[in-house]
Amino acid sequence: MATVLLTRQHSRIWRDYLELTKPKVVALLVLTAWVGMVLASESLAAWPLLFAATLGIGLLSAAAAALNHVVDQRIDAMMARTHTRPVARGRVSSKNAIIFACSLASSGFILLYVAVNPLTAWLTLLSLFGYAVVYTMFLKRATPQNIVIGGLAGAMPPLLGWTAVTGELHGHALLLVMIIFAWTPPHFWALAIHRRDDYARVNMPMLPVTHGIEFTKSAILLYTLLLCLVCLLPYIVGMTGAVYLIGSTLLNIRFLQYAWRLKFAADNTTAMATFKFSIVHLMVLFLVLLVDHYFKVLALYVS
Ligand code: HEM
Ligand SMILES: CC(C)=CCC/C(C)=C/CC/C(C)=C/COP(=O)(O)OP(=O)(O)O
Repeated sequence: MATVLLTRQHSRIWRDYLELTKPKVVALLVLTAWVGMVLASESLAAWPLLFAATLGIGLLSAAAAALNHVVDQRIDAMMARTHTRPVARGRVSSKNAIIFACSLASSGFILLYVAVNPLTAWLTLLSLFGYAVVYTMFLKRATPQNIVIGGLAGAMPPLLGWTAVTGELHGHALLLVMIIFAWTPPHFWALAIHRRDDYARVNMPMLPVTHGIEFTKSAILLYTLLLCLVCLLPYIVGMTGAVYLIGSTLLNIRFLQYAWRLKFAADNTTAMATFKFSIVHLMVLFLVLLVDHYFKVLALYVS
């Protein structure tokens, strides 16, 4: 009996620490970094390098997420969506969460610095700082443009993946950053519409709270249009081929349909459906970039 209880307690602790890392968000961040790495490679990059870069970027992103739980514990405890989080509920102390985040961050940084390159290590640390400090501690509480500016940190991984492989910055990598940057407002504001009352209760100046739901819906539609335009750039500059053009166009038409319906024909479920689709959109878009890249490599081998 005592052993069963102990095992349950261990698995609860383990799950709490996993939750601190926002695993699904980090998984998608790492996927976008991975695509950056693959697209940057002329030939197949060395597997140990890809592994070290993926792990290092993942560890620093997870550390940033854990720090966000510590900084936001008071408001998390008051919002319906977040009140059961481990630090907000007191199941993990702030001290332990900070020790955990610092261990993840230092191991990730050292791994990137030693096994990848210093540029990637510093840029990834800068992204952590951008999210955990600039966005979470300041912007989030200061302006409804919080997630537009703060979104840059979350948009960085493809660039980090690119520098991991090449050791330098490249315009093509910046195009991938721009895609995620333009995707973030429709992604978050759709959820913020659904959770408007939560944010109002804790006085967070999110767009639906400060400017109203109709204004936010218009902003989502405009940013989705901007996203469609930005998504064309990789094709226009010759970075990607027809597979990407077709795939991204289909995804963008679907995203536009969601944004249009949200503005002009919404019911209670439309905002949340738009938020959920945004995640599928970004994931599939980056998988399409991968497929497009391998098609091009295959075509080169064949010719
Ligand atoms: C400032 C920028 C961003 C903001 C404010 C934001 C906000 C949010 C929020 C509030 C959630 C809901 C979490 C929950 O249900 O507990 C969420 C979920 C999610 N976000 Fe974002 N996000 C941002 C950027 C990103 C980026 C860059 C990515 C990936 C590339 C991403 C991927 C995801 C995923 C995969 C989920 C679903 C998580 C789950 O179901 O557990 N987000 N986001
Ligand atoms: C090193 C690197 C690439 C860092 C980026 C780290 C990272 C986890 C970015 C994702 C952005 C995100 C989940 C924002 C939500 O925060 P929120 O506080 O608005 O949402 P919440 O209320 O769900 O906590």
